[in-house]
Amino acid sequence: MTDSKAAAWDVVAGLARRQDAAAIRPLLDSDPGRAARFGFRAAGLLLDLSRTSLTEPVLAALLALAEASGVTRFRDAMAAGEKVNTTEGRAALHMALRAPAGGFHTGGQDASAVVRGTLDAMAGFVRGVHEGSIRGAGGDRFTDVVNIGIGGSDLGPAMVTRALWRHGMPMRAHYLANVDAHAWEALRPTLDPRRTLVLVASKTFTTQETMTNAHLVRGWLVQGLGEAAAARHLAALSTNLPATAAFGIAPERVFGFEEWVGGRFSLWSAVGLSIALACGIEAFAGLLAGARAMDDHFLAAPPEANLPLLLAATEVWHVNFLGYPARAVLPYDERLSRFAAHLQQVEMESLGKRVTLDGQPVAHATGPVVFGEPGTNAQHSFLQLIHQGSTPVPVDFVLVARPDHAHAGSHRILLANALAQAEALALGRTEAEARAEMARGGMDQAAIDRLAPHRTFPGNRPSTSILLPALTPASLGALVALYEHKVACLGAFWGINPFDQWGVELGKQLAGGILPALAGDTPASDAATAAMVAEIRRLQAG
Ligand SMILES: O=P(O)(O)OC[C@H]1O[C@](O)(CO)[C@@H](O)[C@@H]1O
Repeated sequence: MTDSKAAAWDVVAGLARRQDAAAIRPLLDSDPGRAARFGFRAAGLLLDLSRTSLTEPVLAALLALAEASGVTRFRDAMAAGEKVNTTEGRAALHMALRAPAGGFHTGGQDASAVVRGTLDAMAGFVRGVHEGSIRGAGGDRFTDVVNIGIGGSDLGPAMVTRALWRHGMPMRAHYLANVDAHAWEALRPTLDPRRTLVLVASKTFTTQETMTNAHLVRGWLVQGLGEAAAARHLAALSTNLPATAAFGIAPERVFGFEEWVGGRFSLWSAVGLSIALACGIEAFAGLLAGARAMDDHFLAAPPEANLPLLLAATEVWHVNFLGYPARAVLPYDERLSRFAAHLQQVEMESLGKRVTLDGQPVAHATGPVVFGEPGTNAQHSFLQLIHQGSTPVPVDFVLVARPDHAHAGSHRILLANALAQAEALALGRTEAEARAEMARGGMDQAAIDRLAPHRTFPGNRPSTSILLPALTPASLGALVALYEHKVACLGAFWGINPFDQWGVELGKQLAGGILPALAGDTPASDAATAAMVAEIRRLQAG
């Protein structure tokens, strides 16, 4: 840590040591203007930080820490196409995927021009499929698209399609990720090979799960339609052109992207083809436009009004200075039911790091555990712990003002619950309030004494709320880009590389060695693994 960063860190730490550092209720009780001052807007989104313990001095100290950590410098280096992913020697130019022509350059290449070429090819393909000039081998129109991919080649597109698809849209999309063939066996009977288009989505085109599923599904196409016909039902989304050719996918059916697109940031690239096929190319364009609006804001807004930076600063406050090791993401919108799953990869694969850019152990906590479910379902599962558990878990609420249905009463209940949860977390219920309520209900004193501790809510549990006017391609694009940029800011705050993912490698390598052991060809090298392999083989034999 540089001296200036250490000094800025100490200032925040000093504020965090104050006895009331984590208090939220007194801030809300004493300051009616707080919501207005801690509400920030960009790209049509409202970010409400008022239900945190941030105060103006704390926020100022966090922004000074951001400055000392080089957050905006890192942002600008990323936008300039510098190789900010230092361990892989790559740029991180996902912003180029949604940029206007000429917007981004890297290594002497006009990145946005490359992107435009792919987008045009995708649009032509999508139009052909929707209009029927591109059909199955037997002349049938395609009604279903299966995206075979995992991680970033699955989670982003699956989340977006789930959010934006409505009945009457051009195609049904299905996502096959898990190498567990139960997933394929559950999907297979719902599909007719004559009308099914299969996308193999893999940046590397070597991922074991994806390639295993791709061969399974290709076999199904061949069985149903014949060897020659299968190619008419296949397309690839990948950077690895030799491998897609070896798999038998014609070059005009390969939609590429560049190595500077990280897997978890790739839904805006050719990896988003299933979104465009299912929801329409206009929806995909709207998604990109929304993300671009957030990019423009991120690149231009001053730190004190910069939503991604403010969200990152809030996380630093919670993780590093108040010691909260997890965060829950609760979209109060069923259509966003895969949003937390997507964020888990975007955030935890990016920020789950224990060494700094120069390989030194970090001296503080980094990425928190991220988990979530849509509300109100979450209220009936894990929110108990968030209200009364021993450690506060900050919550991100995502609210949508206008639904796409006509059931105004249901939507009011949904929003009332979201707002109530945020209020309950922040304000809690004191023991005196709990006692008074029980007394009003006619409970006897002994019961009140016994139950009072259980019915007390500590409050002062932080949450942020993000309000979308409606769930549209543009608002969703802006929302996802907000979190992507938050992650980049946190990488800089913590001095770690948010764009690599070496932690996933070891397990992959070991699985390669265990495969022959499971087949009985070689012994497993680890004793615990060997014992489990022996037991599995005994059960399989019996
Ligand atoms: O698109 P690919 O190359 O198949 O990779 C899939 C996923 O695997 C990972 O490399 C991690 O295992 C992710 O980062 C990536 O999104």
